[in-house]
Amino acid sequence: MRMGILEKFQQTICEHEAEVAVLFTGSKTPLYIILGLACSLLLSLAVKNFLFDHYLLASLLGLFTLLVLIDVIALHKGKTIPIHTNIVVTLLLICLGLTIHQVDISAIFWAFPIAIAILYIVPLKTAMFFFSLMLALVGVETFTQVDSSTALRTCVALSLTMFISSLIAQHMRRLQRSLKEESIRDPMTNALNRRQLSSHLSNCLARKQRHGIDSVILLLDIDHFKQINDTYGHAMGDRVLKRVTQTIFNQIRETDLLFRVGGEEFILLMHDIDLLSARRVAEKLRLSISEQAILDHYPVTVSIGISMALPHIKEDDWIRQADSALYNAKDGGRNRVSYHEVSA
Ligand SMILES: Nc1nc2c(ncn2[C@@H]2O[C@H](COP(=O)(O)OP(=O)(O)OP(=O)(O)O)[C@@H](O)[C@H]2O)c(=O)[nH]1
Repeated sequence: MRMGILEKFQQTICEHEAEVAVLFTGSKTPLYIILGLACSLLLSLAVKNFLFDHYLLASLLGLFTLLVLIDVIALHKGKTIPIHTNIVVTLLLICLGLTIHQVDISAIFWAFPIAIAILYIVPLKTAMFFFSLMLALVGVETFTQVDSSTALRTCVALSLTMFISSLIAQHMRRLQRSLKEESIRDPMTNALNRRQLSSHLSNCLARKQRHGIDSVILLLDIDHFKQINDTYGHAMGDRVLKRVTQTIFNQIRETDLLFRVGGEEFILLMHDIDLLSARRVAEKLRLSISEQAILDHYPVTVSIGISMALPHIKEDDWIRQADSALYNAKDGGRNRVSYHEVSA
């Protein structure tokens, strides 16, 4: 018996919401700690500079703290940060330059934690730009204020810190990207997993409402898959699943999205396509799967239900319509395509 596609979909949305909540608290805490420490430190430096009559530097440090606080509050509320990170970092470098130049050359040591913090705040390419500025600043100040041997060692040490931390940051970002890719795809078929479905469907429905752009879903189900498993074993069942999805991937456009929504059930989401073209695609997929003779003595076929996005339809109803079209295709003898009729 097939579990209702709608129940599976609703179950997925609940799982997804729970995961997002955990991620939110998990990922923001270290950021708050770093920014909290930085703000307290810079605020006390602002006060100290004010007391020592360095008014410009004190005001810039105060302004920096204020801008960071504005961004942190926006971040905490889940809004886009109002002050661009490039502005914040530029202000920080101006403060560093002024301190080294006007107050104390030993402030050069702050360049090291600042370099590491920059990698956390801005993209790698932008960080490289800020690093060049920092090195130029530190180079000019050290070579004019201390002996050349100390200046050279300071610049080499700072360059090494920047280089090593950039390598680590690059590696971490690559790892993060591949983990994200793994977390959104089903490892066996490489189709997107069910969690990704809701956001893509709601985007399509919004585009239909705002711009009238059509989207269609094809709900595909492998026929008598239980029997395939029972006759040939689970390993062969898995191979059938891979061959079927590979066949689908070979036929669709890059912009089309394939989701695995159940054991042997898939949703193909196609953008910017009318019903007639969607029916042609569905028919082509059905034929290419059935004509492949994936198993020697058993026909592997799929049934397909089609449903178009309507202007005010809800995600659940859109899927429900594809599901009822799929039910008709199964009921009509399987290995066929059926579409949901839009009532006048
Ligand atoms: N090999 C394999 N089997 C799976 C996987 N996920 C689900 N299944 C099996 O898929 C079968 C689905 O069976 P049913 O829902 O009864 O559907 P069906 O036999 O295809 O029948 P119809 O859909 O009515 O044509 C079940 O036996 C599941 O155990 C998987 O990842 N690999």
